[in-house]
Amino acid sequence: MIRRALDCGSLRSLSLSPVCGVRPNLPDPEDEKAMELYKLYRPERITPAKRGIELLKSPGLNKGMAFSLFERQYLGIHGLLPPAFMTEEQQAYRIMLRIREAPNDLARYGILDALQDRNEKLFYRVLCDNIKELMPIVYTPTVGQACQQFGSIYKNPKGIYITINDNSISKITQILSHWPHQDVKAIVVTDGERILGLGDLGCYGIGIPVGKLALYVALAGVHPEWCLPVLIDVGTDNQALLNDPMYTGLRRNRVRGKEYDRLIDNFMKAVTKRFGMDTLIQFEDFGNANAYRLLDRYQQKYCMFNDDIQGTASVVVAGLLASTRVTKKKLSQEKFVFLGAGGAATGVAEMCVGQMVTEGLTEQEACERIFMIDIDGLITKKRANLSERHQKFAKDLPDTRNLLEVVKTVKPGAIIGASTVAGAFTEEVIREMAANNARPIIFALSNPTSKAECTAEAAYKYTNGTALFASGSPFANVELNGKLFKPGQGNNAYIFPGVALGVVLFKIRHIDNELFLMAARKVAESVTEKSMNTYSRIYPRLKDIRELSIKIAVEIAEHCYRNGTATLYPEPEDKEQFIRYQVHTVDYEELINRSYDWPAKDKQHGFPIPVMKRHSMDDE
Ligand SMILES: NC(=O)c1ccc[n+]([C@@H]2O[C@H](COP(=O)([O-])OP(=O)(O)OC[C@H]3O[C@@H](n4cnc5c(N)ncnc54)[C@H](O)[C@@H]3O)[C@@H](O)[C@H]2O)c1
Ligand SMILES: O=C(O)C[C@H](O)C(=O)O
Ligand SMILES: [Mg+2]
Repeated sequence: MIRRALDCGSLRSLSLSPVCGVRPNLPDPEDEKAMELYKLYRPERITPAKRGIELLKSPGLNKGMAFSLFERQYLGIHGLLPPAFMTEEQQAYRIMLRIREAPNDLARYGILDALQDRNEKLFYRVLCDNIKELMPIVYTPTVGQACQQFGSIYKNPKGIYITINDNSISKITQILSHWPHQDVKAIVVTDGERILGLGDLGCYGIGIPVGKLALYVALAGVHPEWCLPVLIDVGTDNQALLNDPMYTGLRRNRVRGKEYDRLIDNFMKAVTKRFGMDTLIQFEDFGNANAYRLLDRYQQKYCMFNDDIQGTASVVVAGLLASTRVTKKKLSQEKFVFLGAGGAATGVAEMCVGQMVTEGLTEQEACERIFMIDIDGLITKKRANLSERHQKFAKDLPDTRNLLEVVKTVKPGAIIGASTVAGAFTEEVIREMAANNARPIIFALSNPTSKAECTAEAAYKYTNGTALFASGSPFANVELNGKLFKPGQGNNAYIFPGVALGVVLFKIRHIDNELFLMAARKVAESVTEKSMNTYSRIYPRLKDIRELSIKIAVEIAEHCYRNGTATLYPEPEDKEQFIRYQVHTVDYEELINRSYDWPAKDKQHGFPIPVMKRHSMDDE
């Protein structure tokens, strides 16, 4: 079977998607200026200190059967691998066969997880070349299922665990120093309290930072060794997990209050102490009580952002801005009803206000256009104990918990769900939206798929194909009355990789909200007319995110050099070229720095000098 698979004929017949991962962006050797830049910017190749079996067990270096004869002999692994040679393409093909033959998505997650542990380049090669097919496996929605079942599928550690028992700067610094890579530039951290819409998964939440960082690499070319996933374990209030014999975390209820705050404070300090002031810290899937609070506390002091608030705001505003090209109405001319008023919805609402203000409304006029419903119903002026953030959206309307009633009263142009309530956008609600709007905007953002406020099919069907629909989790294409709809994925994955790329490469010290509005505009302008007019899709294709990330990074870098928060000097003149020379590539690299090691080492060790030949199956 495998032999057949490796045959070029069947390679074609399996119709693997065309390679979309990044290839090394080599300059024209004739172009002296470009070559000079390339040499300056491209990280130096250093022959690894590891040899022998240790090398094969290092996922960042291992190439498996793609090691050439020369490398096998030189690096002490000759004979430790089967004698045949494979190209990276052949290895990728073999993995894709296994993935496609696997019984379900969780099994596919397991195959990719094991590959990442074994051979990082190949993992990213496979992921980048098949991003539409595999992003739903390493990321939302399958990552949610993987987190829920983490106790039984756990194999190898990925990332760092810091618990409430490690609550001092020196203990946390010590733990961080156990991480094998010195040059960490970006951390994604969660305390596991609100994993997607699945609630408190405690220590099982580690899958989320791991998945987000896989997208840093696959969708923006951030180097894997710069990335560190962190799980902060303060216990869990999920009784099922506390009773689960396979639970991998602290078996206690969540610590809250001062002790919790002290732990997060110590963590922030220890990170900057260990890895430097400009280490990017992305907060992810914190519970409602902490998400905004911690953002407010740290935004001005550290290089950090909250993805669920700011990344989500950015991607949703991007979708809304793209929609204006179809509806021919500015944001400031629409009314919006949000179902859910947590971190995600409030972040989006605040950024919508920002955009409407740039379009000429006052802040108050903008807030009047936004209606928010949470678990206790419509946020009205009668509500006691409203937070300052919600106060400005409170309305002088009768209290109600009924979304349909609100939609009938307000007649919004858009309904945006971030409530975790599956099916909350009922047939009646969607039909009402269609009755009031030529092109109703319907965003079902809750993740994973099982929590979406409606399906793509429901949105198109009950609006007779007029909906401008997006969802947090991917939905398959829908065919309705002979027309094909390709629903876009309104997921912060369009934003955080590009923002992170810009921040780490240009050493941006401070991440303000403006960067997210800029990213939103970049995403919106990248949606093609064909995408909108033919398929009603208001987001770019997933395989375009990698290029989009570069555009976002350039845009925010220009801005941050202007306001003095970008600290990489000398400032690269051509920022795009600088990025392209710096990013991680999915091609195996030559591991031996021949200019230094060869032939001097060879003479010293007396290795035979093998004749280098092209890898091919002829080597068998
Ligand atoms: N698509 C994306 O990129 C994206 C980004 C962030 C969050 N999300 C998803 O959005 C959801 C919410 O995330 P969050 O960070 O805002 O969580 P959160 O816990 O901060 O907020 C949840 C909100 O939903 C409200 N809610 C709960 N039950 C409700 C009900 N029956 N009726 C009305 N409102 C109800 C709560 O009162 C709260 O305001 C999650 O499913 C998350 O996965 C998606
Ligand atoms: O993780 C995602 O898919 C998006 C978002 O960050 C979420 O929490 O749902
Ligand atoms: Mg999240």
